[in-house]
Amino acid sequence: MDPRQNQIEVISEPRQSLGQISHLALDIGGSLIKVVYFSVSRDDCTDREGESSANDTLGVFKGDKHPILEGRLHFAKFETSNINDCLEFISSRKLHLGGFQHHENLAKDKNLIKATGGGANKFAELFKEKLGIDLDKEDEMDCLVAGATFLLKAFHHEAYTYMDGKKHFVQIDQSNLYPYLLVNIGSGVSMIKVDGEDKFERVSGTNVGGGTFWGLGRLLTKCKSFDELLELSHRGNNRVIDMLVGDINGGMDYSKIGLSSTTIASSFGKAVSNNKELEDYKPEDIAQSLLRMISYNIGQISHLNALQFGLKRIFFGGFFIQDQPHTMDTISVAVHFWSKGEAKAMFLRHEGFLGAIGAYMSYPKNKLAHNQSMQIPLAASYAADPNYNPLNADKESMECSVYAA
Ligand SMILES: Nc1ncnc2c1ncn2[C@@H]1O[C@H](COP(=O)(O)OP(=O)(O)OP(=O)(O)O)[C@@H](O)[C@H]1O
Ligand SMILES: CC(C)(CO)[C@@H](O)C(=O)NCCC(=O)O
Repeated sequence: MDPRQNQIEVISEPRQSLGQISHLALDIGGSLIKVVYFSVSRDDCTDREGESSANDTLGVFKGDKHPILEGRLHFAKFETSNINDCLEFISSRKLHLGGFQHHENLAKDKNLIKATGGGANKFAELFKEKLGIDLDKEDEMDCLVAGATFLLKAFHHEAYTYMDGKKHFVQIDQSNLYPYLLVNIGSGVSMIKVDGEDKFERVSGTNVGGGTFWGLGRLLTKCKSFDELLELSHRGNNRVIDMLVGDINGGMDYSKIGLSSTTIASSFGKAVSNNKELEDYKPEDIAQSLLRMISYNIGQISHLNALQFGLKRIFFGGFFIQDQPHTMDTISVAVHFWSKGEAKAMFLRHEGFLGAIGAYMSYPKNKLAHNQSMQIPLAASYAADPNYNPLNADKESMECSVYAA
């Protein structure tokens, strides 16, 4: 049997044969493991003899625009409960050779792989035992912020607003990026006020997050996978279960306090009033009510934090979002409604990979990738393909060039 058969989703099937792999980084969360690695398609350093040396990659190319390396950043994810699939994926592609070597002493070299998320502690022994690698743990909040900041700075089309079913990509002025609120919706939710590159504080969080949606949703609908639950929610009608303002108010708006008749007055509120049992409701209606309840709640708490700290921009990440129209719509409406249009909810194209990208960015400068002849100077800047069109592009991998800093 193909050991990768049960892999839930490899969203980084390379489009071309993999070149040298440099630097693998992991974010091992409560629900999902995120994997990021870079494959080189053109390595100019090695082509230009005499111009580079093993210890001096920075500043090799005099021109501002000449990339040192060209390749792709690849992204993949696995359910944490199926961690063996992830180990098999890494092993079969030899990705674990893309860390860096730490010379403790001559007899005992360590192959270190950058990793973040709670699982970097929990599964350290397993990675050592199965792949012979040591996880070099990076703080989760540091990585989330580093990943978000990198994406917002490196890509013109990373952040977008979502309103009336449409994405609108937002150009972020690099000199005006801070401050912002980063809301990462994973199993649980972290809210981080970011004031500068290394200046941030986790100001809040909530335990009602993506894990709550998936956990409650599974129990209430009996569905077998997260994607099935999402699919159900698309087909549902939350008004069957949610009590709307109009249900309470004889079909009318409550204009005096700014509530339209279609506003949800009480999530799941109808379920108490009409003598129905769980099985009398359609799973799709339950799924949609649940999704709206949790998304709205997170949007509202985010707004309150943004208000408290005077922040106008809120970036949402984490795999709960997963590009889902209802999720993004509900969060956007909540932020817009409660802030009276003052604050903006924005979403990130690589929403679930912030931590893994941050871990990737944390490799030390000028360390040789294991088994490789080239170096990636991680102080260097990464840039996207200039022809990159976010509406056509996929999220599985992205063209990436590395420039001298
Ligand atoms: N295939 C999937 N299986 C399980 N959950 C999924 C899946 N796809 C998306 N999700 C959603 O994404 C959430 C996990 O998101 P993410 O990977 O960002 O967090 P995490 O790192 O696992 O959590 P934490 O940071 O709290 O440890 C789940 O709780 C669920 O709502
Ligand atoms: C515990 C983490 C940070 C995951 O490591 C995340 O699941 C989270 O932010 N949970 C919310 C915890 C709280 O602040 O209530």
